[in-house]
Amino acid sequence: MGSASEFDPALALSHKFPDTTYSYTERDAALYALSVGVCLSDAVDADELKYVYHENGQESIKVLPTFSTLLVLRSGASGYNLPGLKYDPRLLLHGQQYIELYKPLPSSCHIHNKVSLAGLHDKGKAAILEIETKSYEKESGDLLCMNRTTVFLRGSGGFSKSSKPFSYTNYPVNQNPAVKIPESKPFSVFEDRTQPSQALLYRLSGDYNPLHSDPMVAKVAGFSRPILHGLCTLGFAVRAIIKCICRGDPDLVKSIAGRFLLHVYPGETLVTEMWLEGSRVIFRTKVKERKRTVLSGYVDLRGLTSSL
Ligand SMILES: CCCCCCCCCCCCC/C=C/C(=O)SCCNC(=O)CCNC(=O)[C@H](O)C(C)(C)COP(=O)(O)OP(=O)(O)OC[C@H]1O[C@@H](n2cnc3c(N)ncnc32)[C@H](O)[C@@H]1OP(=O)(O)O
Repeated sequence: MGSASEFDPALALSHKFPDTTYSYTERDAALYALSVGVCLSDAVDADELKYVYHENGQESIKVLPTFSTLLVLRSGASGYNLPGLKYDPRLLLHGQQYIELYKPLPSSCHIHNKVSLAGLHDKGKAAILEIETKSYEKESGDLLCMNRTTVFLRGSGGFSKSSKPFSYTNYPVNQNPAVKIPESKPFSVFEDRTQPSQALLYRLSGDYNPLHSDPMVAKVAGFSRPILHGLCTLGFAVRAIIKCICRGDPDLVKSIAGRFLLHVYPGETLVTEMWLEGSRVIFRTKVKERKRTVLSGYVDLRGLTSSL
């Protein structure tokens, strides 16, 4: 477990991350789509078949905006061993995800990633680390998307050298995924039952953390059984928003912010409530069986017409 003597924030902040690469094909995009519930309850769903099949002779499949979260996975190879930060990887939880999308994701692509440390905070009982990845299409050099991944390192706080807790951020406060949920009735509500094997399917997209598959690892981390990847829950929630508010058009999604509030067990039912505030959709996802909120955040949309 991390302790004050094992944390050197100055060393961590001065670290230069190496660039990384990632390549994917249509098969990867389709597998991902299935793993976040596409066509789960209706194999010919008119809004969703396009993510897994060349419907009506379409040239390529459409790619869900949350697929962008996979592009950063290779960044972890060096990120998990950041100089100046020693922590117990078994206690790591995904805390938040912030995504900006600049272009629709192609159905296959070679990616070049630029990685940096965007935040580091001492929360006493935990350390919070924010890794930013900008993903460029190799061929054109175009910036496709930016992901900011927040990891919550339980048991690794208390490293501040002064009485004021250490806190460093290099991005605007308005990109914080923590949101206030309106008290009014939601504009739309969507329910999806995850499969007991959901995490086993999702991990095939590249996040092989045993917390999501190994009962012993899950117990050490404090859970009765393996839990669902936070990004899988986020994928379900954003899919619900695309279905209910974007009329099935994934290209309307401009940015996504989510805070993981509680773990989800595969097999549980996710109920996503949505509120429209201008071009922003505020959302909250609850687990129906336990009546607990597990995720909240917002999705900013481009070109939303007023006829909703
Ligand atoms: C070292 C290098 C790493 C690099 C990694 C880069 C590569 C990218 C790979 C990333 C993949 C990570 C692996 C994936 C793992 C998972 O998917 S885990 C499953 C999904 N996540 C969860 O299930 C977590 C659910 N959330 C919780 O269980 C809890 O919210 C919590 C995170 C344990 C925190 O709860 P609690 O301890 O009760 O916190 P509080 O007392 O309420 O708050 C303390 C302060 O922390 C702030 N905070 C709270 N929650 C979060 C959060 N989710 N994200 C960020 N910050 C959070 C909170 O605001 C408090 O701060 P102050 O207000 O300043 O006091």
